[in-house]
Amino acid sequence: MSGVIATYQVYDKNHHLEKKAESIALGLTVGSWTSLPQNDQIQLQKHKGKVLSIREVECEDNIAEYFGHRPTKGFIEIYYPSLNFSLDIPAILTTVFGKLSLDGEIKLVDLNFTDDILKQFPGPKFGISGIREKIDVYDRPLLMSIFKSVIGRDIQYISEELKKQALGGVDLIKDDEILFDTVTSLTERVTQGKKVLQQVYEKTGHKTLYAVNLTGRTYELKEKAKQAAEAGADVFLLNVFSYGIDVLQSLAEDPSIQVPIMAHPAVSGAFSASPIYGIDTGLLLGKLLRVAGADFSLFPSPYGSVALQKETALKIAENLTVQNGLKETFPVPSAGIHPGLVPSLIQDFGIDQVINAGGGIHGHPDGPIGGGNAFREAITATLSGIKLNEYALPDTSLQKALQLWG
Ligand SMILES: CSCCC(=O)C(=O)COP(=O)(O)O
Ligand SMILES: [Mg+2]
Repeated sequence: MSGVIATYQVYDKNHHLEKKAESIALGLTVGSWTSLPQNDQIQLQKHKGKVLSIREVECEDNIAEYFGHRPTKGFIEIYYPSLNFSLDIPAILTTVFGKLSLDGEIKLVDLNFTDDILKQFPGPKFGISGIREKIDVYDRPLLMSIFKSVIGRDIQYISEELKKQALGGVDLIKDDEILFDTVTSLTERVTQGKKVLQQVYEKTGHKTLYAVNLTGRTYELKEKAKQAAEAGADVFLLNVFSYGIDVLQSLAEDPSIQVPIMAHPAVSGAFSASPIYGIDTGLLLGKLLRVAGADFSLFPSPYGSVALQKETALKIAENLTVQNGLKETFPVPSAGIHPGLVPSLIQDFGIDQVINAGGGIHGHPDGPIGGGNAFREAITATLSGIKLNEYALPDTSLQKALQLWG
């Protein structure tokens, strides 16, 4: 078999999952082929989708209440032969969930590629191991700080903010996803950022990478990325779902852009948040981003301000890191993260993650330097098996953070 296997969750008001499954397998491939002449039927047979399994499960009470009736709920697996599509994500998504995504109560919950198809995709260029080599840190989660409140600020201000964050001991600093090339340009931020981070490195010996937001019109992105790469960009932040996953892939597989890519989940909720419609979050922010070449994937953590269910966040992380022949993508559980959450983050996501905070760094009583220090202390304490409130000495950055956020 060569192709993709799509798993769908359906709520069928007609209570006939077999019929539903067969109509999908036919409808998304050869259409109504049985009324065609024998020769045409034989030709089309090899293109027909195949129903692999149907599993009926109990429909939830709240969903039945929402619909005003109790539909049959089930999971359907369908195999689509690779003969039907070119080897790119737009063709695959259109095949497995094109017009079907508009057709009633159906959600694409998983997509599995046969090995020959998976091999055609680039996966991350650097992956977790490549990023760790760049930073030279192997035995703890990485720490990232997010620029906050720099919209409308000039390069001088941004440089000062960058310096403060780096002095707090973070490994990465990223632009916020809402920072565009209005007052400052991408290349300006890269060039100035490099100077500042080099100064901090000479002073402290601590290496920090800067993830700049790669933005603008789709067809300008490659040229902008190449220029920024020549200027020495460390990492690109990309709002993948504002553009399309294939844009990520075309940047990731370009050999002239040797820069890791950090995928931001902005806009992805529009595709994935519904329990009934759209594309599963673990598939979208986990499997597909990795296949297309993201080195980092940001997603809402289970505990912060924009929370995902724990099971969903763990599924994303699993899809980003499970052995599948591609390099691993760094999970970055985010949003509302503060030092007091570090023990839960490490317990749930292990050391191969990036702990990422904006407000939890900048809102520290001692500013971003104190914020970074507090996180670093929390990481050290947790990895040493010591409870944060036992580790935090009076008047330290960690103690001040715990007093503020718990
Ligand atoms: C929803 S995941 C992306 C997190 C993000 O972009 C962000 O700015 C989080 O900021 P916070 O102040 O909540 O750490
Ligand atoms: Mg943000």
